[in-house]
Amino acid sequence: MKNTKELRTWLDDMKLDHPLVIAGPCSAETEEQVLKIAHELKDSDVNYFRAGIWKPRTRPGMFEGVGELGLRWLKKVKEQTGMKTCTEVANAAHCKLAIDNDVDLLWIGARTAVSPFIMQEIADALHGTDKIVLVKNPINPDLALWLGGIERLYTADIKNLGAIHRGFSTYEKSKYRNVPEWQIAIEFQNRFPDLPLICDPSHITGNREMIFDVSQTALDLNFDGLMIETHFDPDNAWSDAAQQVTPTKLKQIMQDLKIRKETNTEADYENSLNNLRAQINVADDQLIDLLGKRMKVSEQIGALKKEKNVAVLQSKRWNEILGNMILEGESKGLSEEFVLRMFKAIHQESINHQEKVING
Ligand SMILES: O=C(O)C(=O)C[C@]1(C(=O)O)C=C[C@@H](O)C=C1
Repeated sequence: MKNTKELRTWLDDMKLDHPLVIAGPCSAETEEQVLKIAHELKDSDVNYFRAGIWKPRTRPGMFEGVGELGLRWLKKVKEQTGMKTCTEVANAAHCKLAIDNDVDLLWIGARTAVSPFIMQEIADALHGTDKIVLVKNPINPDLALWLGGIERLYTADIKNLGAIHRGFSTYEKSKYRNVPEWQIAIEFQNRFPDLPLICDPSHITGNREMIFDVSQTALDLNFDGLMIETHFDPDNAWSDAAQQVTPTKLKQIMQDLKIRKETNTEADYENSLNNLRAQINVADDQLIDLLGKRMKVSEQIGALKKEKNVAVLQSKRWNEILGNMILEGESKGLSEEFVLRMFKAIHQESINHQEKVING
């Protein structure tokens, strides 16, 4: 699969003057709940009404969705509000039912996107469809697997495609439910700049208080749209209560978000930008030069250690460096998270250089 301008035709054809918005409850619970939320979202920026009807849950015994019945409720949403509808599909049977019931957009969830067999089953079931199909990132940060899933659909002659970034699972605790790893989204856009990319801040944050900030970051990174879970009574939702917002809140978020242009061709802007980028280039060259010098010193330490038969890893010294650098970084406005990541990478590279010296 290659990047082509045609990949964004379905989105361009919508001629939106704002990012694509997909909103609605995490789960369809009752007909009344679905219709009430849909009516509250009707006169807003929402383009697609979402509701999960088959819910992949971590453990058995939890609410796993209302199933096929919910498709009738989505039909009513379309009849009564004119909004297009979408839901998650996770196997061939779901795909058939969703298509038969005229759901407009289907998405494939993170737990499904990890399995090439299921992705292929879905691609075969949807072969040639003109429905829009969006693929969430697999739960593990594996860009090739994510793109591979999309490619299976593309190869099955499904051309209205897109991706949803919903963050990645980690074992370590973090302020996010699923860590965004924005670098992967940036790499995604480098590889497929024209494949529409939507952000799902609800699953990234797991917490409605952080949804605005993550949405703004996504728009600052050129995402094409947002999928935000919305419920009139979020606290009493049957699934993912903490991450849903009310329709009123969603409208406020959409109003407050700053929608930035991809670029600006005014001479003033271009001059200032070129000047600042020249400064960045100088700083980047210095960084690389210094890192190269640091590794040369590290190699000398490696040679010393080889002579005296001393281990490469020196945890006490390393922890001292980390502690000092976090403090130094703080005084320069650098976050602890960034300093830690950067120095862990430097340490690993330094160890690799010493390993070569010692075992070479
Ligand atoms: O201080 C040392 O012993 C080193 O080998 C240097 C260095 C570093 O790169 O700063 C590398 C490996 C050790 O674990 C600790 C520190």
